[in-house]
Amino acid sequence: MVLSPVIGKLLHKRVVLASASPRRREILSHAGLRFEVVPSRFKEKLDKASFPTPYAYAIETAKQKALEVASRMHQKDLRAPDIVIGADTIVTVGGLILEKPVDKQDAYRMLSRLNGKEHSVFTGVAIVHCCTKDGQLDVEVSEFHEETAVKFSELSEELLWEYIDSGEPMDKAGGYGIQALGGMLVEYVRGDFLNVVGFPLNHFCKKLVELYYPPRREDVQRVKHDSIPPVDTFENLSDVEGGSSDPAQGNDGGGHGRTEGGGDTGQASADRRGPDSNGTVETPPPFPVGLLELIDGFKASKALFTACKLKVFDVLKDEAPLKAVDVAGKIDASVCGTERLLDVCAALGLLEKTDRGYRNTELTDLHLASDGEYSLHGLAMHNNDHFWNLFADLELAVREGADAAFGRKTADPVQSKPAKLQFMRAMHGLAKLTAHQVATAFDLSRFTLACDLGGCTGALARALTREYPRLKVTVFDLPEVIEHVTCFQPEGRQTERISYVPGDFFKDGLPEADLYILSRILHDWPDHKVRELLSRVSSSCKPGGGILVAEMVLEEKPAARGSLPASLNLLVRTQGRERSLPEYRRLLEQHGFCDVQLAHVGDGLDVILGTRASPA
Ligand SMILES: C[S@@+](CC[C@H](N)C(=O)[O-])C[C@H]1O[C@@H](n2cnc3c(N)ncnc32)[C@H](O)[C@@H]1O
Repeated sequence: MVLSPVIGKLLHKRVVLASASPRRREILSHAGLRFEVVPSRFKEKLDKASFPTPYAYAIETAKQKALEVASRMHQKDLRAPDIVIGADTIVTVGGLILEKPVDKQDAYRMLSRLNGKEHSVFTGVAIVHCCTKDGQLDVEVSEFHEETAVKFSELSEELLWEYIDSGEPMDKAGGYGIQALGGMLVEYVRGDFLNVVGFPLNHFCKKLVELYYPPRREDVQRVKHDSIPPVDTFENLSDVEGGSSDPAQGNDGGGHGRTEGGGDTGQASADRRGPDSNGTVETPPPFPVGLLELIDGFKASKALFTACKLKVFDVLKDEAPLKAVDVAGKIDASVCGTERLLDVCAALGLLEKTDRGYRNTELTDLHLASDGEYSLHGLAMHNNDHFWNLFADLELAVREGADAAFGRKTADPVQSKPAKLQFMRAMHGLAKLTAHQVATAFDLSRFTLACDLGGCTGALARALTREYPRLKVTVFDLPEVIEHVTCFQPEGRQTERISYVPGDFFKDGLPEADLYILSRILHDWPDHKVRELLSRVSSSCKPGGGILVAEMVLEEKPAARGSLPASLNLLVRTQGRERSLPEYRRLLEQHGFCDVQLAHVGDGLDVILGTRASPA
């Protein structure tokens, strides 16, 4: 999602960040910018004394970093990126420039200088626009700086050393990182906080507005005349004249032109018109970045799925960067196809690309390699192999409704053994991420024997036994699922307090328990099946016993974005649906449960606890 339209202006360009700083990368990617990372090799050894101000030094360093990357990329590919962004952050105190400490003593010297005082953090930023003419690199540089004042509290020697020993100061300008432990040293910040983190995002966006949306000549004249300050915020782009303002290309072309007039004259977009006898030229509406992202969204998902399927993220896990040709060899694919896929993954922020090759990001290592503890590889594969095809029939499912779509389905592909394992992997990945939250949403310490109905791989059961030392848990699931649970136990270990019982919760007797759990079960079923299941649970549960339901509960306000795809999942795949709290409350109360409480545990999951009432 791109909130600032001016960031959207860069979406169709090849943008490179000439910095290895994970913090800059994070700030820019959170802003919706798509870019590659190519750390600069420029040696930061400019003579500080030769600059009139500290920020002039930071700007020049940023510029040299970006230029080095632009010219290296141009030499290598004979094609430079469209834009290279360079940045340099320095800390100044009492006229002295502090960069990154070289060792612990240096960090101590820096932090002692900052102790109890206010200092300035400057970031110089250079935006290098590149174009290649007759094989020659041509650049235009825009630059700016941002200053933020930061005050440290009076800190004891002990605290300073404790902080230094944490290792955090070593790669940070001034020897501290405000976004992590270093935040505890800071009494106040005056100015842009992100500038202290490493990148002045707000000023960057304003600069882009200046570059991509310069005011119209007539507006400038009128502003001068009326003495009204020019618009300088990037939030209000629809008030700014667009047109052929792209410095790199001169004209946006391809119908991607920008916003219409109006500005502070208060004219609305309704004033847009086509060419008429007065020669008024049609101005296109604002470029709908978010909409285009949605239109193209399936391609991004498919690229991720394909990279998972080809085990790209496994090949790159914990490895030094690999070139496309090496990855292609390892995944047995064409070099040109692999290179394109890797570039797309880099643009989606799933890989880092440097001149040494491609490597996983931390998030990719954690979630997209297939063997990680919190891997979502199985979920991606289940979406690729199962939901992808089902969603191809979405139109039909919408036309016919869930019942017809469900009845028309041929053999459930989830029944084959590999597909069953894949389904379990998908469930396991998700359940591991939410199990602790579900287990702790309410205090369950009064229960001694829980039964997790449809408990699948036992991920929630493990979180429950970890949390409640007295609790035993029976995982109850279909025989073909229980058959494979050992594949999901850490090092094949059985936890003594967890037992696995095969069975069908619609046909077989339910295991004895004082707490019945239904996590992501009820939404799979239509109302009459939910009633049938709840009445079986209700008959097995003694008065005072509990029922714990984990589901995405629909709210009265418009549905949260995350619940929408889930609701369509249910339409194409099952006869089930998501339900609201009043619906769950009614269902539970009708089946003899009282004192129904809800806890939002975040990430689109809610937990409901009810208590079995004594029969009247
Ligand atoms: C959507 S998964 C939820 C898994 C797990 N509870 C969770 O929260 O991740 C549904 C589970 O219910 C199981 N299941 C479906 N029908 C069942 C039935 N009739 N009897 C027992 N288990 C069933 C499936 O095998 C699957 O493990």
